Amino acid sequence: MAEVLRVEKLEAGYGKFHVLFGVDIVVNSGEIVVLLGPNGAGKSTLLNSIVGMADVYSGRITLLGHDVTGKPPHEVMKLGVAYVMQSPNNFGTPNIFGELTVFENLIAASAGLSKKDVLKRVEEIYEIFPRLRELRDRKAKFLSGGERQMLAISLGLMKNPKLLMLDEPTAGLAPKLVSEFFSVIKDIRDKFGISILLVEQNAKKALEIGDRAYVLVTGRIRYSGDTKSIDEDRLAKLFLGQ
Ligand SMILES: Nc1ncnc2c1ncn2[C@@H]1O[C@H](COP(=O)(O)OP(=O)(O)OP(=O)(O)O)[C@@H](O)[C@H]1O
Repeated sequence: MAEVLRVEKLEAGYGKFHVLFGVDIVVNSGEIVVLLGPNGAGKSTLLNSIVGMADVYSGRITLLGHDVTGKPPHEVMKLGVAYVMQSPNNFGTPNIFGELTVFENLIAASAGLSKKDVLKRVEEIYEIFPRLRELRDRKAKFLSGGERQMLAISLGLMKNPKLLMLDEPTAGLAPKLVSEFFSVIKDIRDKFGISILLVEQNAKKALEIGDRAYVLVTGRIRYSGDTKSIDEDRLAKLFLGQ
């Protein structure tokens, strides 16, 4: 299985604030890899480090065979990463233009695809998120939190990435929508073959759709293995440092 991402012995943080200690993770082609851990464990920092948005002190990050350690965000994204950042209450999602319609936002995010492929990709996105087809002419500033989150993920897909990193995509969503989102994440992998690195608080559901999992506690990997070998009891113990 080809490797999409390899993080080795990563030490990273923000200035003098050291968050990650010797972190190793791998994402293989076509996998959904789940990253779990208590609040403040460093999950977002790990994603930020991969795309050059946190300070890497040492270690190595390899993306699709390229050494991207410490490279700035635009260079890493260009290689084929889409990063849907955590967004409190789903507002202030970066990259969404409030004055543009859903359709216009999708087109604006499509750098790198030919005109024919852009419309094909928009159609594929509408198949995954039928709600966005209904909302295609609505200005993004009028979307609900869940709808904005659908759009944020879709903007990532317009970049035709090899790796999609999702940071708590279901945070703040209504319970019914949460289940839908998990099945959509699986659809995205199945339809497009995109590898997914998923940070989630909803461990049970994430483990159901994931192939492998890592558990990060106070900046260190405490579990790495397949998602079937870990349950909520074991997870709770790991979170508590046992
Ligand atoms: N830009 C920043 N500058 C300084 N410290 C930061 C910054 N962002 C996060 N931190 C700190 O880094 C630590 C790890 O935060 P991080 O957001 O990576 O954790 P997390 O596991 O994603 O948590 P959560 O599940 O609550 O989102 C926390 O102590 C946090 O306060």
